Amino acid sequence: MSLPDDSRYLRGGPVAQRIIVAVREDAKIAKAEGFPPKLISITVGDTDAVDVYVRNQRAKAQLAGIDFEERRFPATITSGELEAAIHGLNADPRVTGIIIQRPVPAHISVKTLQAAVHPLKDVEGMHPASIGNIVYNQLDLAPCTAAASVELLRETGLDLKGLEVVIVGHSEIVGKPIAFLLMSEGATVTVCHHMTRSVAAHARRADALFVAVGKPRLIKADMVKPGAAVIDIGINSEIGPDGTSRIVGDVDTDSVKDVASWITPVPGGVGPITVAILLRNTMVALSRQHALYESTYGTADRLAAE
Ligand SMILES: Nc1nc(=O)c2c([nH]1)NC[C@@H]1CN(c3ccc(C(=O)N[C@@H](CCC(=O)O)C(=O)O)cc3)C=[N+]21
Repeated sequence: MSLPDDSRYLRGGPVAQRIIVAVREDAKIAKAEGFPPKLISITVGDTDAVDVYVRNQRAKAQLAGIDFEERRFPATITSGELEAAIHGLNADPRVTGIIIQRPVPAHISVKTLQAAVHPLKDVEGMHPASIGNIVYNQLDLAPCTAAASVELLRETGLDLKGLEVVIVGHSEIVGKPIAFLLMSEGATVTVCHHMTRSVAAHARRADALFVAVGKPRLIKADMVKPGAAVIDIGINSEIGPDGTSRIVGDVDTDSVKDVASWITPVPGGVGPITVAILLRNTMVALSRQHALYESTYGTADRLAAE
Protein backbone atom coordinates (compact mmCIF):
# COMPACT_ATOMS: atom_id res chain seq x y z
CA MET A 1 0.00 0.00 0.00
CA SER A 2 1.35 3.47 -0.74
CA LEU A 3 1.04 6.14 1.88
CA PRO A 4 1.00 9.89 1.35
CA ASP A 5 4.42 11.45 1.74
CA ASP A 6 3.86 12.90 5.18
CA SER A 7 6.56 13.18 7.82
CA ARG A 8 3.98 12.45 10.52
CA TYR A 9 3.98 8.80 9.48
CA LEU A 10 6.47 6.69 11.42
CA ARG A 11 7.29 3.98 8.92
CA GLY A 12 8.60 0.63 10.04
CA GLY A 13 10.10 -0.48 6.73
CA PRO A 14 13.42 1.41 6.89
CA VAL A 15 13.98 0.47 10.56
CA ALA A 16 13.23 -3.19 9.80
CA GLN A 17 15.58 -3.09 6.82
CA ARG A 18 18.43 -1.75 8.99
CA ILE A 19 17.92 -4.53 11.54
CA ILE A 20 17.74 -7.26 8.89
CA VAL A 21 20.98 -6.13 7.25
CA ALA A 22 22.75 -6.47 10.62
CA VAL A 23 21.13 -9.87 11.31
CA ARG A 24 22.25 -11.10 7.90
CA GLU A 25 25.87 -10.30 8.77
CA ASP A 26 25.53 -12.08 12.14
CA ALA A 27 23.94 -15.11 10.51
CA LYS A 28 26.74 -15.32 7.95
CA ILE A 29 29.38 -15.31 10.70
CA ALA A 30 27.47 -17.87 12.79
CA LYS A 31 27.24 -20.23 9.83
CA ALA A 32 30.94 -19.88 9.09
CA GLU A 33 31.58 -20.82 12.72
CA GLY A 34 29.52 -24.01 12.37
CA PHE A 35 26.53 -22.70 14.31
CA PRO A 36 23.76 -22.04 11.77
CA PRO A 37 20.55 -20.42 13.06
CA LYS A 38 17.30 -22.34 12.65
CA LEU A 39 13.97 -20.89 13.79
CA ILE A 40 10.85 -23.01 14.29
CA SER A 41 7.41 -21.41 14.40
CA ILE A 42 4.63 -23.31 16.16
CA THR A 43 1.05 -22.51 15.14
CA VAL A 44 -1.98 -24.13 16.77
CA GLY A 45 -5.26 -23.70 14.90
CA ASP A 46 -6.01 -20.81 12.52
CA THR A 47 -5.78 -17.05 13.08
CA ASP A 48 -5.55 -14.31 10.42
CA ALA A 49 -3.01 -12.16 12.29
CA VAL A 50 -0.81 -15.22 12.82
CA ASP A 51 -0.93 -16.09 9.12
CA VAL A 52 0.28 -12.60 8.18
CA TYR A 53 3.05 -12.79 10.76
CA VAL A 54 4.26 -16.27 9.78
CA ARG A 55 4.22 -15.41 6.08
CA ASN A 56 6.46 -12.43 6.75
CA GLN A 57 8.69 -14.43 9.11
CA ARG A 58 9.39 -16.93 6.37
CA ALA A 59 10.12 -14.23 3.77
CA LYS A 60 12.43 -12.16 6.01
CA ALA A 61 14.20 -15.17 7.52
CA GLN A 62 15.12 -16.21 4.01
CA LEU A 63 16.41 -12.70 3.29
CA ALA A 64 18.49 -12.77 6.46
CA GLY A 65 19.89 -16.24 5.82
CA ILE A 66 18.08 -17.88 8.75
CA ASP A 67 16.66 -21.35 8.22
CA PHE A 68 12.91 -21.21 8.97
CA GLU A 69 10.36 -23.95 9.45
CA GLU A 70 6.68 -23.76 10.34
CA ARG A 71 5.06 -26.54 12.42
CA ARG A 72 1.29 -26.32 12.19
CA PHE A 73 -0.91 -28.26 14.61
CA PRO A 74 -4.71 -28.71 14.50
CA ALA A 75 -6.81 -26.83 17.09
CA THR A 76 -7.88 -30.21 18.51
CA ILE A 77 -4.36 -31.22 19.65
CA THR A 78 -3.85 -31.81 23.38
CA SER A 79 -1.50 -29.81 25.55
CA GLY A 80 0.49 -32.98 26.27
CA GLU A 81 1.08 -33.64 22.59
CA LEU A 82 2.23 -30.06 22.04
CA GLU A 83 4.56 -30.16 25.03
CA ALA A 84 6.05 -33.40 23.70
CA ALA A 85 6.63 -31.73 20.31
CA ILE A 86 8.34 -28.79 22.04
CA HIS A 87 10.56 -31.11 24.08
CA GLY A 88 11.59 -32.77 20.83
CA LEU A 89 12.63 -29.37 19.43
CA ASN A 90 14.49 -28.54 22.66
CA ALA A 91 16.51 -31.73 22.26
CA ASP A 92 17.28 -31.16 18.58
CA PRO A 93 20.71 -29.49 18.42
CA ARG A 94 19.97 -28.05 14.97
CA VAL A 95 16.99 -26.03 16.25
CA THR A 96 18.28 -22.77 17.76
CA GLY A 97 15.01 -20.87 18.22
CA ILE A 98 11.33 -21.60 18.91
CA ILE A 99 8.38 -19.18 18.73
CA ILE A 100 4.87 -20.14 19.81
CA GLN A 101 2.33 -18.07 17.92
CA ARG A 102 -0.49 -16.62 19.97
CA PRO A 103 -3.35 -17.12 20.46
CA VAL A 104 -3.64 -20.86 21.13
CA PRO A 105 -7.04 -22.60 21.53
CA ALA A 106 -8.80 -22.08 24.88
CA HIS A 107 -8.20 -25.63 26.14
CA ILE A 108 -4.43 -25.09 26.02
CA SER A 109 -2.50 -22.93 28.48
CA VAL A 110 -0.10 -20.71 26.57
CA LYS A 111 1.93 -20.27 29.76
CA THR A 112 2.49 -24.03 29.99
CA LEU A 113 3.68 -24.11 26.37
CA GLN A 114 5.90 -21.09 26.93
CA ALA A 115 7.40 -22.79 29.98
CA ALA A 116 8.09 -25.95 27.93
CA VAL A 117 10.43 -24.07 25.56
CA HIS A 118 14.07 -24.26 26.66
CA PRO A 119 14.94 -20.75 27.93
CA LEU A 120 18.00 -20.63 25.65
CA LYS A 121 15.80 -21.30 22.60
CA ASP A 122 13.09 -18.86 23.68
CA VAL A 123 13.37 -16.16 20.98
CA GLU A 124 10.58 -14.02 22.40
CA GLY A 125 11.74 -13.95 25.98
CA MET A 126 8.33 -15.27 27.06
CA HIS A 127 9.48 -18.20 29.22
CA PRO A 128 8.49 -17.30 32.80
CA ALA A 129 12.20 -17.43 33.65
CA SER A 130 13.10 -15.03 30.80
CA ILE A 131 10.36 -12.44 31.05
CA GLY A 132 11.86 -11.34 34.37
CA ASN A 133 15.00 -10.14 32.57
CA ILE A 134 13.26 -6.96 31.44
CA VAL A 135 12.32 -6.24 35.06
CA TYR A 136 16.07 -6.37 35.82
CA ASN A 137 16.83 -3.98 32.91
CA GLN A 138 18.40 -6.68 30.76
CA LEU A 139 16.85 -5.57 27.50
CA ASP A 140 18.76 -7.30 24.69
CA LEU A 141 16.03 -9.91 24.15
CA ALA A 142 12.45 -8.75 24.75
CA PRO A 143 9.06 -9.80 23.31
CA CYS A 144 9.22 -8.77 19.64
CA THR A 145 6.10 -6.62 19.26
CA ALA A 146 6.90 -4.70 22.45
CA ALA A 147 10.52 -4.14 21.40
CA ALA A 148 9.40 -3.10 17.90
CA SER A 149 6.96 -0.53 19.31
CA VAL A 150 9.67 1.01 21.49
CA GLU A 151 12.08 1.03 18.52
CA LEU A 152 9.54 3.03 16.51
CA LEU A 153 9.07 5.55 19.35
CA ARG A 154 12.86 6.07 19.35
CA GLU A 155 12.59 7.12 15.70
CA THR A 156 10.78 10.30 16.82
CA GLY A 157 13.94 11.44 18.59
CA LEU A 158 11.87 12.23 21.72
CA ASP A 159 13.81 12.01 24.99
CA LEU A 160 12.37 8.96 26.75
CA LYS A 161 13.52 10.19 30.17
CA GLY A 162 10.52 11.60 31.98
CA LEU A 163 8.28 11.13 28.92
CA GLU A 164 4.58 10.74 29.78
CA VAL A 165 3.66 7.40 28.23
CA VAL A 166 0.21 5.82 28.22
CA ILE A 167 -0.28 2.23 27.11
CA VAL A 168 -3.77 0.99 26.28
CA GLY A 169 -3.83 -2.79 26.66
CA HIS A 170 -2.05 -4.86 29.31
CA SER A 171 -1.36 -8.17 27.59
CA GLU A 172 1.56 -10.33 28.69
CA ILE A 173 3.15 -10.13 25.26
CA VAL A 174 2.66 -6.44 24.36
CA GLY A 175 1.32 -3.97 26.96
CA LYS A 176 3.14 -5.23 30.04
CA PRO A 177 6.55 -5.66 28.37
CA ILE A 178 6.31 -2.18 26.77
CA ALA A 179 5.71 -0.77 30.26
CA PHE A 180 8.84 -2.46 31.60
CA LEU A 181 11.00 -1.49 28.60
CA LEU A 182 9.97 2.16 28.90
CA MET A 183 10.37 2.25 32.68
CA SER A 184 13.93 1.08 32.08
CA GLU A 185 14.38 4.07 29.77
CA GLY A 186 13.13 6.48 32.44
CA ALA A 187 9.63 7.15 31.10
CA THR A 188 6.63 7.72 33.37
CA VAL A 189 4.25 4.94 32.42
CA THR A 190 0.49 4.55 32.82
CA VAL A 191 -1.14 1.30 31.76
CA CYS A 192 -4.86 1.27 30.87
CA HIS A 193 -6.98 -1.83 30.39
CA HIS A 194 -10.58 -3.03 30.25
CA MET A 195 -11.24 -1.99 33.87
CA THR A 196 -9.81 1.52 33.49
CA ARG A 197 -12.53 4.09 34.23
CA SER A 198 -11.68 6.65 31.55
CA VAL A 199 -9.17 5.58 28.94
CA ALA A 200 -9.73 8.93 27.18
CA ALA A 201 -8.76 10.96 30.28
CA HIS A 202 -5.45 9.07 30.55
CA ALA A 203 -4.78 8.97 26.81
CA ARG A 204 -5.18 12.75 26.48
CA ARG A 205 -2.24 13.30 28.86
CA ALA A 206 0.17 11.15 26.87
CA ASP A 207 3.24 12.43 25.02
CA ALA A 208 3.45 8.91 23.62
CA LEU A 209 0.37 6.71 23.29
CA PHE A 210 0.67 2.97 22.63
CA VAL A 211 -2.46 1.05 21.69
CA ALA A 212 -2.71 -2.74 21.60
CA VAL A 213 -6.22 -4.00 22.25
CA GLY A 214 -7.54 -5.32 18.94
CA LYS A 215 -10.42 -2.86 18.48
CA PRO A 216 -10.56 -1.01 15.16
CA ARG A 217 -10.75 2.83 15.50
CA LEU A 218 -10.86 2.71 19.33
CA ILE A 219 -8.63 5.79 19.56
CA LYS A 220 -10.20 8.93 18.11
CA ALA A 221 -8.75 12.40 17.61
CA ASP A 222 -10.34 13.78 20.82
CA MET A 223 -8.41 11.17 22.88
CA VAL A 224 -5.00 12.37 21.68
CA LYS A 225 -2.91 15.27 22.97
CA PRO A 226 -1.85 17.65 20.20
CA GLY A 227 1.74 16.88 19.20
CA ALA A 228 1.78 13.36 20.68
CA ALA A 229 3.36 10.27 19.17
CA VAL A 230 0.78 7.52 18.56
CA ILE A 231 2.01 3.96 18.17
CA ASP A 232 -0.71 1.69 16.78
CA ILE A 233 -0.04 -1.97 17.50
CA GLY A 234 -3.46 -3.32 16.51
CA ILE A 235 -3.73 -5.88 13.71
CA ASN A 236 -7.43 -6.29 12.85
CA SER A 237 -8.85 -7.91 9.73
CA GLU A 238 -11.82 -6.01 8.33
CA ILE A 239 -13.95 -6.13 5.22
CA GLY A 240 -13.33 -2.81 3.48
CA PRO A 241 -15.84 -0.72 1.49
CA ASP A 242 -14.84 -2.57 -1.70
CA GLY A 243 -15.74 -5.93 -0.12
CA THR A 244 -12.17 -7.20 0.21
CA SER A 245 -10.40 -8.03 3.46
CA ARG A 246 -7.84 -5.53 4.77
CA ILE A 247 -5.77 -4.92 7.90
CA VAL A 248 -6.47 -1.95 10.18
CA GLY A 249 -5.04 -0.98 13.55
CA ASP A 250 -6.70 0.23 16.76
CA VAL A 251 -6.37 3.94 15.92
CA ASP A 252 -8.68 6.03 13.76
CA THR A 253 -5.67 7.13 11.73
CA ASP A 254 -7.53 9.51 9.40
CA SER A 255 -8.68 11.77 12.23
CA VAL A 256 -5.78 11.23 14.66
CA LYS A 257 -3.12 12.16 12.12
CA ASP A 258 -4.36 15.77 12.19
CA VAL A 259 -3.74 16.01 15.95
CA ALA A 260 -0.65 13.85 16.50
CA SER A 261 2.88 14.84 15.48
CA TRP A 262 3.75 11.23 14.71
CA ILE A 263 1.57 8.25 13.92
CA THR A 264 2.38 4.71 12.86
CA PRO A 265 0.53 3.39 9.80
CA VAL A 266 -1.07 -0.07 9.79
CA PRO A 267 0.14 -1.91 7.81
CA GLY A 268 3.68 -0.60 7.42
CA GLY A 269 4.35 0.53 11.01
CA VAL A 270 5.14 -1.76 13.94
CA GLY A 271 4.54 -5.03 12.00
CA PRO A 272 7.65 -5.07 9.79
CA ILE A 273 9.89 -4.20 12.77
CA THR A 274 8.32 -7.01 14.83
CA VAL A 275 9.47 -9.51 12.22
CA ALA A 276 12.97 -7.99 12.11
CA ILE A 277 13.28 -8.08 15.92
CA LEU A 278 12.24 -11.74 15.95
CA LEU A 279 15.19 -12.47 13.65
CA ARG A 280 17.51 -10.33 15.77
CA ASN A 281 16.32 -12.17 18.89
CA THR A 282 17.03 -15.44 17.10
CA MET A 283 20.66 -14.34 16.76
CA VAL A 284 20.83 -13.16 20.40
CA ALA A 285 19.52 -16.55 21.57
CA LEU A 286 21.98 -18.32 19.28
CA SER A 287 24.92 -16.36 20.62
CA ARG A 288 23.99 -17.37 24.18
CA GLN A 289 23.83 -21.04 23.11
CA HIS A 290 27.11 -20.61 21.27
CA ALA A 291 28.84 -19.19 24.34
CA LEU A 292 27.55 -22.00 26.54
CA TYR A 293 28.55 -24.59 23.97
CA GLU A 294 32.07 -23.23 23.80
CA SER A 295 32.49 -23.19 27.55
CA THR A 296 31.13 -26.75 27.81
CA TYR A 297 32.88 -28.45 24.89
CA GLY A 298 35.86 -26.18 24.34
CA THR A 299 34.96 -25.72 20.69
CA ALA A 300 32.75 -23.26 18.88
CA ASP A 301 32.09 -25.64 16.00
CA ARG A 302 28.95 -27.44 17.05
CA LEU A 303 28.50 -29.52 13.92
CA ALA A 304 32.12 -30.72 13.98
CA ALA A 305 31.83 -31.65 17.66
CA GLU A 306 28.71 -33.78 17.15
N1 LIG B 1 3.84 -15.23 20.16
C1 LIG B 1 3.41 -14.27 19.35
N2 LIG B 1 4.16 -13.17 19.17
C2 LIG B 1 3.74 -12.17 18.34
O1 LIG B 1 4.43 -11.15 18.18
C3 LIG B 1 2.50 -12.34 17.64
C4 LIG B 1 1.78 -13.52 17.86
N3 LIG B 1 2.25 -14.44 18.73
N4 LIG B 1 0.62 -13.74 17.21
C5 LIG B 1 0.14 -12.86 16.19
C6 LIG B 1 0.56 -11.45 16.44
C7 LIG B 1 0.46 -10.57 15.21
N5 LIG B 1 1.81 -10.22 14.88
C8 LIG B 1 2.20 -9.60 13.70
C9 LIG B 1 3.51 -9.27 13.44
C10 LIG B 1 3.88 -8.69 12.24
C11 LIG B 1 2.94 -8.45 11.28
C12 LIG B 1 3.37 -7.84 10.01
O2 LIG B 1 4.41 -8.19 9.47
N6 LIG B 1 2.62 -6.89 9.48
C13 LIG B 1 3.02 -6.17 8.32
C14 LIG B 1 2.57 -6.78 7.05
C15 LIG B 1 1.13 -6.77 6.68
C16 LIG B 1 0.85 -7.59 5.44
O3 LIG B 1 1.74 -8.29 4.92
O4 LIG B 1 -0.30 -7.52 4.99
C17 LIG B 1 2.57 -4.74 8.49
O5 LIG B 1 1.88 -4.45 9.46
O6 LIG B 1 2.95 -3.93 7.66
C18 LIG B 1 1.62 -8.76 11.49
C19 LIG B 1 1.26 -9.34 12.70
C20 LIG B 1 2.65 -10.71 15.82
N7 LIG B 1 2.00 -11.40 16.74
